[in-house]
Amino acid sequence: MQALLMPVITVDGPSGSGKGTVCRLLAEKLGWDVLDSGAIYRVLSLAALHHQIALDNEEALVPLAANLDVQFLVDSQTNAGKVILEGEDVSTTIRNEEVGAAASKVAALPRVREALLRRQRAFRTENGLVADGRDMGTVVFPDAPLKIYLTASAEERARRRFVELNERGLDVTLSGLLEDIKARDDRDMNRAVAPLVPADDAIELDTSELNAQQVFDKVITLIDIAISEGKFPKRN
Ligand SMILES: Nc1ncnc2c1ncn2[C@@H]1O[C@H](COP(=O)(O)OP(=O)(O)O)[C@@H](O)[C@H]1O
Ligand SMILES: Nc1ccn([C@H]2C[C@H](O)[C@@H](COP(=O)(O)OP(=O)(O)O)O2)c(=O)n1
Repeated sequence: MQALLMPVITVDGPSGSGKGTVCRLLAEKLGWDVLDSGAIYRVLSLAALHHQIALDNEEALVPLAANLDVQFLVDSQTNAGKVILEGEDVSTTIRNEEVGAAASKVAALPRVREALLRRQRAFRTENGLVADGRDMGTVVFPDAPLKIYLTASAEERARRRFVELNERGLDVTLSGLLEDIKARDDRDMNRAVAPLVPADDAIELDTSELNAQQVFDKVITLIDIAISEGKFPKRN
């Protein structure tokens, strides 16, 4: 019954597979909330940097994670998401590739993940939730009635990041980004706790040859199938 009251769609996958994009589009279409779990790990790694805590110092990172002073706001005029760490707007900074790499390091520590679990689960309300991450379907919301696992070739994912970061005026190279992506895949997929793997009941979608709209359309079809199977309340 709980799943019907508070439906969750989980979207997991590696960096650049298009999770954030499809989650935003879905949340907009369904009027649901979004959990960007990667942003929490990104913010934690930034807080570690600010407090001069090493990224492998689990002892010091656990209380930092448990007490993380972060707010996820939505600008009522532009509808854009805003991330505030200890009073400072870090929305842009957390999207840098170095912060992504640092996030992947703190995310490998089991007790840090444990300390962030409750915070992530609290995003689930009667409003409905689209949850974006690496372990949304396997660990955080194992009872979600619909689980999507997005993939794309490392080359395509690096190309997407290259376009994105170039547009932001950042000085990056395609080969450097490909290396970063492969290192991050390796760390995220091979860690001991909550590694990046599809949940047994996840539906895998290779987005290499699809644009964002096509990915969105495919997921909407999956939602409609789930609705027809009685896993979700009817959408408007
Ligand atoms: N299907 C797609 N085809 C091409 N580019 C995409 C697609 N989905 C997302 N993008 C773009 O690729 C980049 C990475 O997408 P994003 O949604 O941030 O991925 P993730 O959250 O999985 O890291 C963004 O610049 C986004 O606009
Ligand atoms: N649920 C999650 C989300 C992110 N992480 C870690 C692993 C990822 O490399 C980093 C950054 O995640 P994020 O989703 O923001 O990264 P991408 O946008 O996919 O590049 O955080 C995680 O371990 N578990």
